[in-house]
Amino acid sequence: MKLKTMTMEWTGDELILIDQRKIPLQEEYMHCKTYEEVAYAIKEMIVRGAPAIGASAAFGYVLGARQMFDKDFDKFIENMKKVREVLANTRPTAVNLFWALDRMEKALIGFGKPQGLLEFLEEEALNIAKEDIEVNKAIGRYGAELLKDGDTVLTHCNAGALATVDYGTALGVIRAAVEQGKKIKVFADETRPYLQGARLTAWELMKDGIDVTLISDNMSGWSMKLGKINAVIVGADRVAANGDVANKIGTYMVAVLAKRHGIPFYVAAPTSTIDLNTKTGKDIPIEERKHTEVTHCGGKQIAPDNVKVFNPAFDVTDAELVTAIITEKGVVYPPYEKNLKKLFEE
Ligand SMILES: CSC[C@@H](O)[C@@H](O)C(=O)COP(=O)(O)O
Repeated sequence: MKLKTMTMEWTGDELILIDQRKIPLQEEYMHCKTYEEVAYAIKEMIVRGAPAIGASAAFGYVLGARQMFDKDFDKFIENMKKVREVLANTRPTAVNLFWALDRMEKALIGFGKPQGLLEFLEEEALNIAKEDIEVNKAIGRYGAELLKDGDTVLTHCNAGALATVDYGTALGVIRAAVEQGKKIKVFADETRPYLQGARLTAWELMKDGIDVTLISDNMSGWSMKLGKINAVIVGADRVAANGDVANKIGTYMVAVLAKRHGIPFYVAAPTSTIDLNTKTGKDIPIEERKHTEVTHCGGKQIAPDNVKVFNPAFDVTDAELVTAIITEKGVVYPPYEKNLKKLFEE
């Protein structure tokens, strides 16, 4: 049972991840043979992006099950708690990580016996990965309806094939519109400090022959004022029950600017990113990352030694700034509290 995309490959024995820290200058791969290695890859952002993190964790869970297998089912369940904990303690904001681990744990417990369980868990991880691709294509189909021929879309961070198993969420919408024959241009902001926009989005779109222009983060407002942007589409790491959206740091700033210029601000996200157990954005844990991400750029120090640093990896965009949330089940408009709930009831 195998799967191979640009972002990840499951060979049946190992998870191979393209090292996203090295793109676009090098294409290197990490071969993960243990759950600890998968946890390391997530923490160090060798793999990143909410759905890609979730699918990787599911394969990590399979590797962990093989490492920790015990014929005594109760003992095995106990061993797997450790595996879950290590994988869960990697990145706190993207809810897809916990969603995927919950789904794997449910599969494990529901199976009820050790015979055949390892194969069943592998199948479940593959289902998670394959479904992600289908889900992104559905998001793309719904989202493409919101774009007109000739539109220029601003995107932030990388919510593309690299952030998912394949195709992407925000970039999936752009891909689908282009596949429909619409001429769509993309402005990608660089997304300091980790530069997902400059390094990953620009690389990925150029590979696909999609027209992309790179701007630095502080150019988005001016680009809007000049009338160069028709819509903003971003991904999400967690959408709270009230429609508040956690996404890459800087998303909030772009949303405020879009509002100021009357430009629609869309969030493209699978239902696995919507967390009805998190009431509002205030309840979303925001990861803080190491200071060197801010004091250094491309490995070079750009700030004085010992300067104080604040480095939140995500921010929360208030629901009132979000024009619509594009999911695989359709486009959701405000009031989000009611309409997101409805999405899960259908
Ligand atoms: C489809 S990916 C959506 C989000 O995960 C993406 O926009 C993002 O914020 C990624 O953050 P990262 O820190 O690179 O994992």
